[in-house]
Amino acid sequence: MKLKFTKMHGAGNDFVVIDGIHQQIDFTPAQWKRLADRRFGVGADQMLVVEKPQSAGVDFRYRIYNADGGEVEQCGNGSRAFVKFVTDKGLTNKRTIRVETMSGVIEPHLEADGSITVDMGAPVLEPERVPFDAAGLQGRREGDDLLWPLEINGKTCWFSVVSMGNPHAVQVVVDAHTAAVELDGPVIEHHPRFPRRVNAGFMQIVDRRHVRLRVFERGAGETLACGTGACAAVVAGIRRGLLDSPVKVTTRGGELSIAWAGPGKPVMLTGPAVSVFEGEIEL
Ligand SMILES: N[C@@H](CCC[C@H](N)C(=O)O)C(=O)O
Repeated sequence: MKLKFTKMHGAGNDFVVIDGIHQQIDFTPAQWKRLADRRFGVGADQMLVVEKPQSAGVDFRYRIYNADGGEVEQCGNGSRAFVKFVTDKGLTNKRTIRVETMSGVIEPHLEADGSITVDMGAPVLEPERVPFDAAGLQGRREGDDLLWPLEINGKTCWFSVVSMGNPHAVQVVVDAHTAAVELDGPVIEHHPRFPRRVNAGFMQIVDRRHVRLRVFERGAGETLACGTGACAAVVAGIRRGLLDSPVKVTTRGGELSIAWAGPGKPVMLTGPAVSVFEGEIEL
């Protein structure tokens, strides 16, 4: 079949965005993988599909597939691209949209300057719900957070574990530029303590309102930015007593702003969304 798509990005985290309301979308993991392939397909970190809502009180359903072909629960940068897509395509004229995802409803808002702020919901902090298997491990308290030691490539690294609907393991590093993201990222992603694998964040604290962040994403490798990764890192930094909300997050692809008022409160993610080109591909 011929598939129409829009290539988009949010701070360099790139997407193939698909209208699944007017096109029949039922691809195998191998087809998603091909679409994401930077040589044999369009190329993307994630594919995003816009669908009609399945429940009352929401405007759309939004499905997310990683470059490895697996469907996942949440994507922060993708939710901003989603809003730009449905607005540009005339699928809605609302400025605040309620969107159902695999892990619950999120509420993005289109700001007057074109940036988008997304209510990503409250972070999940209980290790077993991330999910993270802490059985038999001795955690170390820091502020309100409990850090967990894992052996990664022969060294002990201390992680905060946070779910933003999808799982994150965040560690503080001295310098994000020189952090061992390529070497340690895959080991953390596949660590047996994370039964659904994990997104691995490497956060450098610049000051109490500014961090540099690199994320080795589950199912996609290192991306230029990760929205849920930024939310998880800032939540971890605030809980550890290292950061104050709101926090500027500098990624390799651009800047995001994250605000969080504390446990039980939603994390607010603000950043850009850009359309790059439109196309059609035979799948
Ligand atoms: N790039 C995303 C996260 C996409 C999903 C992630 N790789 C996972 O598997 O959970 C973001 O901006 O949040």
